Formats: sequence, structure tokens, C-alpha cells
Amino acid sequence: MEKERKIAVLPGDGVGPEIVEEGVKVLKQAGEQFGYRFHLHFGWIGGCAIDRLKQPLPQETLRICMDADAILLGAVGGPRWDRNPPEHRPEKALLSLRKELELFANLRPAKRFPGLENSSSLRAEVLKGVDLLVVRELTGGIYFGAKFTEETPQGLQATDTLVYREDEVERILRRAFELARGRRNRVTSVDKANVLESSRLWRRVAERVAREYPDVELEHMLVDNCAMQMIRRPASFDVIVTENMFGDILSDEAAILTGSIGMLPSASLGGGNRGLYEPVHGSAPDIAGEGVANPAAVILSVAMMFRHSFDDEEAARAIEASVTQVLNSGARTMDVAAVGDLALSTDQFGDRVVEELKKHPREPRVPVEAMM
Ligand SMILES: NC(=O)c1ccc[n+]([C@@H]2O[C@H](COP(=O)([O-])OP(=O)(O)OC[C@H]3O[C@@H](n4cnc5c(N)ncnc54)[C@H](O)[C@@H]3O)[C@@H](O)[C@H]2O)c1
Ligand SMILES: CC(C)[C@H](C(=O)O)[C@@H](O)C(=O)O
Ligand SMILES: [Mg+2]
Repeated sequence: MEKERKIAVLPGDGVGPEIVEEGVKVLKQAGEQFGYRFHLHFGWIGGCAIDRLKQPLPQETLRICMDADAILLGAVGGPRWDRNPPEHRPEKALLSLRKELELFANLRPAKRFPGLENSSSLRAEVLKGVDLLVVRELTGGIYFGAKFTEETPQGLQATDTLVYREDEVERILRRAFELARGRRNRVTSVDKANVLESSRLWRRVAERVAREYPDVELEHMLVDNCAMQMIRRPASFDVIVTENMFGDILSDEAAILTGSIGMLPSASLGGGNRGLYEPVHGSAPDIAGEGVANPAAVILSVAMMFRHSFDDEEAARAIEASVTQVLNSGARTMDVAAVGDLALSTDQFGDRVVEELKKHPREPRVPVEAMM
């Protein structure tokens, strides 16, 4: 019997619509192969929603997201809206969506793909064996603390506050330890405990949670050192868990371990199965409309949707293997192509992934009667 799933699709701004189209192609193909009936509901978000409906996250968009089993998002933002007041910036939509749906755990895996050994600005030997997961706290910290600007006798003064409650730290740490159990049993908790009070709380909570996971090794690392070690010996990391802003910065850095930010997918999860799936990159205004953006990040985000929202590891792996095979064949977009290589366009890359995926038929299941 077909499994029915409602999916909110939010292409957004810049390269968002171009890459999401490829993600949807792959989603539909995987759905057909792995027995799903998808109901796709498209919505406006970000700058395009401001232009049409005067708000970055229209009520109708929030409604279809609340009603969905999973959300697929492209990207929001662009120079056109950069002078808007904070409540009317495209990015506000993303922050509100994460907060409204309580998607506190942001998973950002960075893995070395065979075939892309020479696409990074780092040496291939440094990148050998890289397979790490940044677990970023997504609904707290400096992003969501009180912020204001005020007049002082010396001029304007701006304030952002970084607040973490114990329970917020505990749930993200616990998620990181759980994820490490399915990987190489190592957690690096990244903070700035030599300076920040919130980081000292973070460290205490990490140590307490670690006692419940004696099979998982915990190390603490200061964020400045981590930024350096990540490019010095990236293969030594397994799970990196950290607060909201450190995670934002470290995950863009991790992108370079894969070769391009166009390779980095993400899943934002809360307590249940519903998740928001989006590339780590932004709207890439410098290449928007040219049909050259790498759609791999959004396609790999679709794989994460199967894994985390539909509990379907088989479909997730088939999509990931298809991306790997396309890259292995030498086909790639401009951002990871070697100088002189003929690069594929966004839609050509998506089509190649769909073709590969068709070669991964679902394993025939042994009927229950036949097993008895
Ligand atoms: N999740 C999101 O929606 C999200 C994430 C990050 C930034 N943003 C927004 O995007 C806008 C642009 O931000 P930025 O320029 O700092 O970051 P960006 O990630 O959009 O682009 C950084 C660089 O990476 C390249 N790049 C990004 N995605 C690519 C892809 N798929 N294929 C090939 N190259 C790719 C771009 O061309 C650019 O040179 C800003 O308004 C920012 O707020 C949105
Ligand atoms: C667009 C912006 C609000 C967002 C963030 O900082 O979380 C982006 O950089 C990301 O990494 O998803
Ligand atoms: Mg970011």
C-alpha cells in the first residue's frame, strides 16, 4: 500500500526555485520507487513573499508547514531586501519557522564524496576519511535573545543577548549523543567557556548528559580552536555539537571539506517526525537565474527527509548513492568542476541523479506467508 505524505515546498529566493525544482524531481522519483503518494503544497517564503504578500512568512505558508509531514525549503534573502527593517527581512521567515515548529536540532553532515577529492581548496590527503556531523542548536542563543538599539550620550548603542536555559542545552546535547551512537561514538562539544557564562552552563550540562552515555566519548573544545582543527585534521571529528551562532559559522566552514557549500544538506528536527529540510547555503544572488547552482545540497536534504521524517533508510541511501554515482562518473556543476571541465547545469545534474536513482529498485520484500 502507498504511504501518503504531505510535503510543504517553499522555493524562496535567488537560486532557491532553481535547486528546489531538482529536489522535487528526485523526491517524486524516489516516491514512485519506494511506494509513496506525495501531496505537495507550495508556499511563498522570504523576499518573494514580502513582495507579493507584504510579509516574509505569510499565515498561509505557516499553515501548510504546520499541516505537513515534512518541509522542503530552498533559500531566502538577497540584496533587494537587505535594507528592510528586521521584522520585514526574508531571514525573519526562516527564524520564525524554526521557532514556531520548535525545530531545535539542526543536523548538518559534511562528508567527503569520492570523485570530489580535488574540488576543495584543502589538500586531498587532509580530507581523507572526512565524515562529520554538525549538530547545531537552532531555536535559542543570540539569534533569539532580546535585541535593541538605543541612544546614548556617546551615540547609538546596539545590544544582542545570548541566553540559554538548561533544558534547551540538555535536549540538544542528548540528541547529539544519540546520533553519535549511530556513528563513531564521539562527541565534540564546542563552546567559548573561557569567556561566556552561557558556555560554562553548556559545558556543565554536557558533562552531566555524558554520564548517561558511557559508550560515547565526550571532548570539549573552544570554538576558535575548533575552527582551526576542522581544517587541520577534519577526519578526526565525528559529531560536533554547538550553540546556534557557532554552528552557523562552523557549518559553512565544514562545507569546504566537501568541496563546495552546494554539497551541504541539512535537517532541522524537533521532538516528533516533522522536519524542515534545506541546503546549508543561501540564495546565492551572485549566480541566481543562471541555471548553474549545484542542486546536490537540496537533493541530499531530500534524502535526509526520507531518513528522519519517513524513517526510510533504504530510500535515503538510494538517493545518496545516486548522487555519489553521478559525481563518480565525472559529472558535476561549476562549483566543484576542475578548471577546463565541462560543467553541468542545475537541471542536467538533477536529471542525472534521477536516471541513477531509477537503477536502484526497491529490494523485493519476502511476503509474510513465504516466511512462515
Ligand atoms: N537558509 C537560507 O535561506 C540562507 C542561508 C544562508 C544565507 N542566506 C541568505 O542568502 C543571501 C546570500 O548570502 P551569502 O552570499 O552570504 O551566502 P550564500 O550561501 O548564498 O553564497 C555564498 C557563496 O556560495 C555560492 N553558492 C551558494 N550556494 C551555491 C550552490 N548551490 N551552488 C554553487 N554555488 C553556491 C554563492 O554563489 C556565493 O559565492 C543573504 O541574503 C543571506 O541572508 C539564506
Ligand atoms: C539566513 C540565516 C538566518 C541562516 C542562519 O543564520 O541560521 C543561514 O545562515 C543558515 O545557516 O541557515
Ligand atoms: Mg548559515
